[in-house]
Amino acid sequence: MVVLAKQAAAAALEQISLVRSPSVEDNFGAGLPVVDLAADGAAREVVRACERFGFFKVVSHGVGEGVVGRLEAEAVRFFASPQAAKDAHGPASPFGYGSKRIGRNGDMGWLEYLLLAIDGASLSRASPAPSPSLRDAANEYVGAMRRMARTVLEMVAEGLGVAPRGALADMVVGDGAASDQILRLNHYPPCPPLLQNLMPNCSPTGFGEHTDPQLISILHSNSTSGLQVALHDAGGDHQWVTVPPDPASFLVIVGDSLQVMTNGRMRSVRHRVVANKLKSRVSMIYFGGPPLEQRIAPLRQLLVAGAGDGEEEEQSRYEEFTWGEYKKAAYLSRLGDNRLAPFHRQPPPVANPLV
Ligand SMILES: C=C1C[C@]23C[C@@]1(O)CC[C@H]2[C@@]12CC[C@H](O)[C@@](C)(C(=O)O1)[C@H]2[C@@H]3C(=O)O
Ligand SMILES: O=C(O)CCC(=O)C(=O)O
Ligand SMILES: [Fe+2]
Repeated sequence: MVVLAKQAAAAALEQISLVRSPSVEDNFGAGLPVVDLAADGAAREVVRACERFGFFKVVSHGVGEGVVGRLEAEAVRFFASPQAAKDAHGPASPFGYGSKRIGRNGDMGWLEYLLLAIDGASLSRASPAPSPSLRDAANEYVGAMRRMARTVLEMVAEGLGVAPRGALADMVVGDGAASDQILRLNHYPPCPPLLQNLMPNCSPTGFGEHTDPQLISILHSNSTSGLQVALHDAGGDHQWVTVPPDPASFLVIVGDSLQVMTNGRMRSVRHRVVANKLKSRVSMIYFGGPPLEQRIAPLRQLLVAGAGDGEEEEQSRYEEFTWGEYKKAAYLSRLGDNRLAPFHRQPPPVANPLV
């Protein structure tokens, strides 16, 4: 048993890159940005949170427990099935079942996952679900995520004073929009204590630090902690802060494309997952991207609004590109790369001030 554990630890050490424990790591406590989607003034709060933090927790979201519970149970059942059965749905390229390997450029994590493409309002035939029951649960869940994505993106437009209200939402969940949506189911097994004993001050990387390339991501997790976000202080230094898990809520994360479309007002937040010592973490993430031919550039009304009386309109901080071009570049990059850097025209302002 001990020998097996040692072998497992050695094998894992070989494969998993390490994240150093941050010098200061704290919980948000009361400072976590939370938006009650049903409250008056929610649009203003959404914009505030996206500008200050690049993410927020959503409560009063209207998604039934059953919708979440059914997909989570299917995910747990799939990840608990024999390795050969899971491997039959892999390797992820990029869709399908993947284990430890993230993307195709050498990134590794302490996780297994199922990446499923979405076509319109349901899973795409291009990435078949492992079972009809998982497919049905995923389709129901995708419907709920699309409704939430619409609500949030409409609030972003409203809160920024952009018309029409659906300017951003229609790119991702518009009727007939050939948008680029993904559903990701992640399973982070507990990180064996032996492994952690061997590496004081280190914790295995569940999912390495990165920003999400799309407009928004909507994340749900079970009650196992692990997600951390990078918050910056005025000097530009960052601190990793743990986001307490809450299975009754969702987290909305600003992606690179929304950062560009708001000309840097909203910031895609860097985040990562540290594997838990004792418990499995299961997360389900909906990624809302636009059609491949969508031009990713600041919304015109924001540039005009950014100019003072008699001044020229605000300049875009980014070179122009389409989502298809960005996505192609993203898939050639390493997970932790700053994928927007090659498109910057001038340095962005400091983001994500500490709470
Ligand atoms: C290393 C990579 C994995 C990723 C594609 C990439 O080359 C860089 C971006 C990664 C990411 C992060 C957010 C999502 O989890 C994801 C599906 C995406 O769209 O971009 C992953 C990609 C992936 O796992 O294939
Ligand atoms: O599993 C999580 O909690 C986050 C995963 C993530 O950031 C991603 O899949 O892009
Ligand atoms: Fe992410």
